[in-house]
Amino acid sequence: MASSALISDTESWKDLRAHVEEINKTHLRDLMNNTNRCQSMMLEFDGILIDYSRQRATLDTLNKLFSLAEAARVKEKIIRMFNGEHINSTENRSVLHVALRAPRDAVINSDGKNVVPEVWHVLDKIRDFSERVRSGAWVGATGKTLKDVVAVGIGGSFLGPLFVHTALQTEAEASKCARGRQLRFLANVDPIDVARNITGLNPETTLVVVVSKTFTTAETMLNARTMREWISSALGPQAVAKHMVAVSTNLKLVEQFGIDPNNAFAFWDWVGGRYSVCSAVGVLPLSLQYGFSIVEKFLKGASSVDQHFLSAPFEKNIPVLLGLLSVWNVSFLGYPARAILPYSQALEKLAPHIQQVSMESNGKGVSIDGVPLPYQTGEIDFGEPGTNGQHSFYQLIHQGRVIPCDFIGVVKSQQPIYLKDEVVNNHDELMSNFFAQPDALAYGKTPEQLQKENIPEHLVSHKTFSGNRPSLSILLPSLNAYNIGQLLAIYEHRVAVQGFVWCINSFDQWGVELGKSLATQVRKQLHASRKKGESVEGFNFSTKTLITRYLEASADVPSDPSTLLPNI
Ligand SMILES: O=P(O)(O)OC[C@H]1O[C@](O)(CO)[C@@H](O)[C@@H]1O
Repeated sequence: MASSALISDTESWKDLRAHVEEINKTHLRDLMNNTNRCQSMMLEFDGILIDYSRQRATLDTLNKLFSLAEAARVKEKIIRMFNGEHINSTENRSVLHVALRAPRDAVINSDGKNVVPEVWHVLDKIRDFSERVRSGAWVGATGKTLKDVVAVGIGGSFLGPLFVHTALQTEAEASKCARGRQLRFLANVDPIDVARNITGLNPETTLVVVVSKTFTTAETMLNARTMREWISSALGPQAVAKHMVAVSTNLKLVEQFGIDPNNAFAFWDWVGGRYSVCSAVGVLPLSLQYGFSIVEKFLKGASSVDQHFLSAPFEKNIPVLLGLLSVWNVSFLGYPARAILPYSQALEKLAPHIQQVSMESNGKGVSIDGVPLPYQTGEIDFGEPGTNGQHSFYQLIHQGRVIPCDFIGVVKSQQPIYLKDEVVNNHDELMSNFFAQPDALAYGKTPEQLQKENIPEHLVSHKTFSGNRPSLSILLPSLNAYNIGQLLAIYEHRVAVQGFVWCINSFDQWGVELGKSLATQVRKQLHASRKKGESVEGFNFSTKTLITRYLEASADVPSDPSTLLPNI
């Protein structure tokens, strides 16, 4: 395929289009009867079992998808990514989040320079700093140990760390490594989020970590200034040096903000925001909370999947297979959404994180060469832990729209509970649902079955389940830091594979810019109206009316700072 041609013009794409008709003739319940097919749709790697037999696909479909991957030069793109080529062409950058978790002796080049030593330099600095804070060798301005951390950041500087933090909690409870410590995340510029984060914290024992790749994100910088005010009004401006540190690629702005550059933890422009959890963005706050060694285990899990992704043949390559099947679901079967359904409360923040990884990466309208696409890319990702979701939106998934589902289960619970008189233990109860739901979706229930059960005729159509609804089952051995790293890397690379096939740039995010620049215009207007009484100008009728109403109705809100910052 020539670099400017569209993937949809290739024979492989057309072949898959034609193949849909054949797949439409077969119900999933019939495909599930073919044990050989099901057997070959199970894949095991490093303790993880993947079952994709409930995809609406045959072995023939897979072969056609492999041809598509070849036409899209997926292998070549993966290698180019690992080689540090500037595959993020619109920003002229390498895409090297894999270097963040590479072993110390690995060699990964960006612009002719091995970046691994720099990565480990920062990791060593984090190990040292977090140990000093946790041991009490680094204390706050009044000599007290810093036991609480507020990480200020948004988007990729928030969602990944929040996901891993939430997932690690149970393992950490068992080892007591987070005893007496708290990690909070301040993301929203909504003052309510500020107030909630500050509530119950003492500035004397709090460390604020400002996390921003650019150090220009409006919300993060306002929240950072608010936290600086919270610290300095309680402990004096000199306390900022002991109570605020930063993670950024822009160390110049960190210094201008007033944070000692020695207390700044760098990362690099070859790390995309949504791919940055394995950089200091995640590693620093998580090491402060749990200690570096547990976070290192998480990095090792991700690295194991990186090597698998780079080297496994496509038929045995988890991210490649899952990425191709997602393309099949979106571009050929026409399913626009994907549900991420972990049967694990510890994974409750997986879906919000993957939502950004996937939707910010693959929600694009043009090819990497700037050509408008005649096909849709990306999917609408959402999800909740099971079984909670079953009592919320599964109705639609079972009888309404078809939404391919990712079911994620864990073999061993870290928090087993056994009640004497129960039929099954609590984890078995949870997992009973994990095993049942994919079959309910695949097989459905026919009117004939219902009639045999003597269901009244007027209810038969209501109680019928069409089935034929695809899903994927991912079974993790446990939910330790290593497995969490594996899971993260599987999703990151799966998203990349989708983008490689769709021939888009999955590593830029121009779509977030327009709203930001319009907000700048509104911000100026709010300032001019409040401070100088200027009328609202330069907006369409609708926006002008809304802004005017907002200004008029909020004119009585007090503006004395000391009355508005909580807990000082
Ligand atoms: O880390 P930063 O530079 O503050 O950016 C935060 C987030 O903002 C975005 O640029 C989108 O607005 C994300 O890609 C990024 O993760």
